[in-house]
Amino acid sequence: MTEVTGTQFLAARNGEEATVARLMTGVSLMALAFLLGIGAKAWYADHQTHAYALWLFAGLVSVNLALYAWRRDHVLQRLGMLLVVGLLFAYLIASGGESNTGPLWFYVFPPLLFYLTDLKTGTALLLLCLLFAVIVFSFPALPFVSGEYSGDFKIRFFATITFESIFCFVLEASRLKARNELMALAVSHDQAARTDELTGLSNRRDMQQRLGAEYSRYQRSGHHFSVALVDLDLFKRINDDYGHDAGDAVLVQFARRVRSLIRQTDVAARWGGEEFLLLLPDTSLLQALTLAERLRADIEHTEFCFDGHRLPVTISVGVCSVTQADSVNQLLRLADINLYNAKESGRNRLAPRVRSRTTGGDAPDAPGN
Ligand SMILES: Nc1nc2c(ncn2[C@@H]2O[C@H](COP(=O)(O)OP(=O)(O)OP(=O)(O)O)[C@@H](O)[C@H]2O)c(=O)[nH]1
Repeated sequence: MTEVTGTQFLAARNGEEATVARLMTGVSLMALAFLLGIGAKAWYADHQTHAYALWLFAGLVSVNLALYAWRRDHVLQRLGMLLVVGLLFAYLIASGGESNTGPLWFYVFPPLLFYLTDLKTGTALLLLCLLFAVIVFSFPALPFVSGEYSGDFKIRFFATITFESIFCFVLEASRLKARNELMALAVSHDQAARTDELTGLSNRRDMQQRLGAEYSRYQRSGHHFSVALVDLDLFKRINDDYGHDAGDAVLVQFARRVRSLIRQTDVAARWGGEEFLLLLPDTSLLQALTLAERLRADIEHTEFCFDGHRLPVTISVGVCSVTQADSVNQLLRLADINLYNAKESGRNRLAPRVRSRTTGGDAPDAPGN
């Protein structure tokens, strides 16, 4: 289940990355249009240097767009965007842009910054940019500073940008919190839909999906697998003699024993009432029979108690390897036939019985057969 959860988180993350990448492409195209347009306006207004600077930034945005189209690297795209936008705003604040209105574009920065980075990095970068603005405003004589701002403008600029930054921070923090809660909820819902409530094992639906996936893997790469269909013997009697709660307790304890005996790559599912299905990847028929025998013997010797009563619990198992079947359905049908045979020959045993090459006898099988 942990594996499933991890995969789901990864899928959701990838989906989110793709959305951000699409948005970034849109924003870049818009920025490109603005830079080219405002650059042209500056050119006609006889601000050639400013026009060249804006077209240079338009060039950088285009390079970033082209790089993303070529490499499809989300991280590189974000870094490129942040670098270009950061430099552009630094230029606009230092030069004042046209008529000293350059710093007004800075209001675009906080939401973009928080959206593209995490809260900590966003705050750090924002503070760095504000520090740059403080330096520009405080030392207008510096060689790279040509913007001229009044005292009133500086105070209002800092007051409004501080308010905007705080709002952006709070909004982004709550967006992230809501998004994480939603993701956790979606994962837990999905997990619940794949889990048997009583035993905590996979349910039939989940097992069917896993069987399909394992069968495709077998067809693709020849990795064989086996299944073991396990049925608790005379379970009705336990319910009738000790009550339904006792039956439930047996199912829960049985599931715990199964979990402790199988490999981590194996999957155990509650297939129906008192029937369980084990999916055993990379396991031959003989290996599956060995595991089934270990489980059978373990259950026979485990004390199942309820309300002070010792409950008689044994299992019968039908085993089948994928190499014997042409489809998942046939595999399950054969396992079911084997389970039926195990029941018919007296319960508390496995089927099929296989001949041991060394002894010439049947192995593995239940004792006393
Ligand atoms: N307590 C409990 N009983 C269940 C649950 N699901 C199915 N059962 C019971 O399991 C019993 C299965 O009985 P049968 O199908 O007759 O099989 P059996 O008594 O195990 O006999 P064999 O399979 O032939 O060994 C029925 O009485 C069901 O009511 C469950 O979730 N909890």
